[in-house]
Amino acid sequence: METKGTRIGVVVRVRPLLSKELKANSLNNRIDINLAEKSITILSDQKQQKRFEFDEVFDEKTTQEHLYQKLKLDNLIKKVIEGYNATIFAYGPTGSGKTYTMEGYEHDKSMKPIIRDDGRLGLIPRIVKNLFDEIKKAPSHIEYTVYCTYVQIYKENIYDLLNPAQIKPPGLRLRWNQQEEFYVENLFMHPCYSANEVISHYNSGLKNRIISSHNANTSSSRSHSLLSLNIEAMDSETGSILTSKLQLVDLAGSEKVSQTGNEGAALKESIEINKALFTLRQVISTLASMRDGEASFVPYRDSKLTSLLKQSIGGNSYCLMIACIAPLDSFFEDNLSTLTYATKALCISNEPIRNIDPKTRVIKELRKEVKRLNSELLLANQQISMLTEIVNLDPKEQANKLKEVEKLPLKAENLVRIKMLRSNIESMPLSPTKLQSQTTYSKFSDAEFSDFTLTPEILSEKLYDSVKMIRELMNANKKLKDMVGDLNQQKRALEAENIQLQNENQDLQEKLEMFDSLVKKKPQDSKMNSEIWMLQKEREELIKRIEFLEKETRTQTTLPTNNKSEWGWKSKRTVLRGRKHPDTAKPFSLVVSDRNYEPRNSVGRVTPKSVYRPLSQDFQVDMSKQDAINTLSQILMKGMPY
Ligand SMILES: Nc1ncnc2c1ncn2[C@@H]1O[C@H](COP(=O)(O)OP(=O)(O)OP(=O)(O)O)[C@@H](O)[C@H]1O
Repeated sequence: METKGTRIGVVVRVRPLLSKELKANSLNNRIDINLAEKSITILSDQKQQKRFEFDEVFDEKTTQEHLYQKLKLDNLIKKVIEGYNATIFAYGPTGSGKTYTMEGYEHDKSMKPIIRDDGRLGLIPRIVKNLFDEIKKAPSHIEYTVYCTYVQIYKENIYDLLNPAQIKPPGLRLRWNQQEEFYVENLFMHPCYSANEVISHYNSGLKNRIISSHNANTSSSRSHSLLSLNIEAMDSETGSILTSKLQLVDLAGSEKVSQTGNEGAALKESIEINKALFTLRQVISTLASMRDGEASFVPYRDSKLTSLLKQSIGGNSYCLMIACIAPLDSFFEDNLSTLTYATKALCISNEPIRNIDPKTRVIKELRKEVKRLNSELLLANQQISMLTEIVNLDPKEQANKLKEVEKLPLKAENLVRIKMLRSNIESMPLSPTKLQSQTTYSKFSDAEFSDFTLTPEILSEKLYDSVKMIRELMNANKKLKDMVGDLNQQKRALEAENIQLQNENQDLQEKLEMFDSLVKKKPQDSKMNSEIWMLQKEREELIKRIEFLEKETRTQTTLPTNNKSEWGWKSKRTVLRGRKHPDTAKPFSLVVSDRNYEPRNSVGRVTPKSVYRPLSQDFQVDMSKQDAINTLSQILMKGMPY
């Protein structure tokens, strides 16, 4: 489908009756599709008709291949490669065919997708394949990388389907960037260089999607899923970088409790799904009712889903909405609501913009300016050389030559001057022999004639005029050259800065990759990591211990000597006492004193923060004074012996 201008494209697909519905003879008389008119008419209980028109309507016979071709998604892919963002999202009630349309895989009894490359393949695998086919056609100096991310929003939490560590609560955080866009923090972005790589990430992510069974759908998506293909195109010739994003969104379906039969946890799930879709509908309604240029509050922030779709709906992307409906009469209300909001979406305008890196844009503009000035310069040179030639010609040839100059794309003021010069030359009298044969000559009075006589004065005046003009042109030429020089200089500076930034980026990228690989290695090397950790701990303790020892060595020098008078000890025997801290079992104090434990006679009191072994109880050891000092030194050096 051609995206018309900037309006959101809206198509409707009606799925066929499923075999179980056929078996149950489910009623399906309320939908009338007119493919030629691209319209759908639905009939209410009271036999009231409501007709809707869309960009395209697809009936139950539409195959996946036909849908892809008819939507002309190759054109959209080309836009993405040119640097525009685009979003395709499937919307509709539960069981209406959204996942079938976007993904197309069958599911086994355990709800896991059965991945087969057959006619059932949905839009996502087809788009991925064609995107890479298109990339292959690009010139060899443009290198493309497609970064793939895949998230699901389940009960207002965002999970990274491509990161097994992030598929459980609390999920990832939503952030706001400088381009006024929401983005998911810490999301795994997988660089891919082929369609198979993207598909294999997508398939592995699909297995993490939350799917369950209820009355309306045996494999119902319980989350909104967003597959993003972030395309980066690096031009090695110009150094420019172009980025764009293609978002492929499969929404969870709106659910009527009466239809799903959900209870308990499943009912809560339904309520959460409906809440996010309610916000989406509000966003659509607000945008649809806004007049051109009118500002209005759009409640994007009210749900994670609408936050992430901000640029897609009413923003800077191309956008295609595929509204899915089921043919059953029992879906009447849901179908009516889906068609109503799809119609509203038809009124929403987007403003797709090309995402050129700002530096690239400046370089491009400068290049354009240089090109323009160069062509002006070329023209000016041409004019100058023609005018220089003219000076030596006779008047008739001068006039002819000036006619040629007039045909050049001249500036208005120069054209006027050249025309004046030519008319002056043309109105000059011809040489005497020719003049006599001119009848017009007699029209001039003597006075007039004297004005046009080709006197040396007149000639020199005309020559002076021409030379003056040539000078002016040469001056203008010089100015142009200077400007070209300046612009070239600016361009070179910007290019150099660009290269430097790219190098820095590369460095950072390499560091990040190194870090990533270390992080990835962690599980295998956990033994090694824990050893490293232990060694680091040991090292820290050693440092602490050294510090302590240094400090304590200083204290030691103040330890009393074996000098009785200084100590005032009555006995030669001493006691080493250790007091345990009442709460922490760390030694509280170590004292060497006389037997009577007179604090004033203590050798020294140590309150060791870093005495290493815990003390299970107070202790007291009798020993000689020398032994006590030695033991205390031992404790300070090696730790507690008790
Ligand atoms: N065009 C189709 N042709 C054949 N079968 C279809 C088509 N569309 C849907 N189906 C089948 O209908 C059932 C419901 O479709 P699907 O799971 O895609 O619905 P859904 O809208 O994604 O539902 P939910 O919102 O609950 O996830 C599936 O069994 C699917 O295979």
